[in-house]
Amino acid sequence: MEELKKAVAREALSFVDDDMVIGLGTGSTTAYFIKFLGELIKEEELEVYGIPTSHQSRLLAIESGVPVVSLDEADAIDIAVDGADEVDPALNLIKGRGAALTMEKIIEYRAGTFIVLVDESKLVKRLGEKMPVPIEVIPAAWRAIAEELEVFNARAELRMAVKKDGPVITDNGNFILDARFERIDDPLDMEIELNTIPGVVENGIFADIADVVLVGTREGVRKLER
Ligand SMILES: O=C(CO)[C@H](O)[C@H](O)COP(=O)(O)O
Repeated sequence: MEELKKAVAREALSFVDDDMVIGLGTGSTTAYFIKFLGELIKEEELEVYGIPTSHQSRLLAIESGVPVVSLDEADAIDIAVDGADEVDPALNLIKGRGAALTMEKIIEYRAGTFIVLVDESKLVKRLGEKMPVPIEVIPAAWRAIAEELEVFNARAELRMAVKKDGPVITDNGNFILDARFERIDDPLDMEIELNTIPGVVENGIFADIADVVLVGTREGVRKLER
């Protein structure tokens, strides 16, 4: 599995050019990309800047020698590279296992080209087949939102921390609800609907924004394009 992650991360380097601003996603697959990007910048003396989507990617970028800028310092984002938890045949995604979905969506939505790195176990026929949809919520509203999600035939659980007592707190200071839907027929419609609930900051359905998906398989890297 680690080899498949490394293979897609290496392949993503082919999208990198000098003078680019690159959105840096979050998670274990993107972590390889950030490390490899640092090596490429050094080897080829590139003038490339990364815009991190989380504390994780910011710390890793600094450690790997990728200069970082914040979103409000950049005029444009050329490409963004990130992992995903599920990818459907239309290249709609579920993201947010790492709880960084809000900054990921803000940055990836604005990128000229959004490149997604997954292994083949993440490909599904329908979103929600294996993974819940993470929803970032204002802490005071978590229970009201969890109850409201029943209208959408979803059962939501407050995500609990592992190395801390109590709930996961996102980089933005919010809670995460993991919502299991009976069925998601129209990802774009569901993405928009969920964001109309007061107290929802952002949800982990990324419909219609991935341009390229690099899929790691035992036979090599497959490239899917929208
Ligand atoms: O959305 C994410 C973080 O919020 C990750 O990109 C997603 O969970 C995939 O992570 P990994 O590459 O570790 O499987």
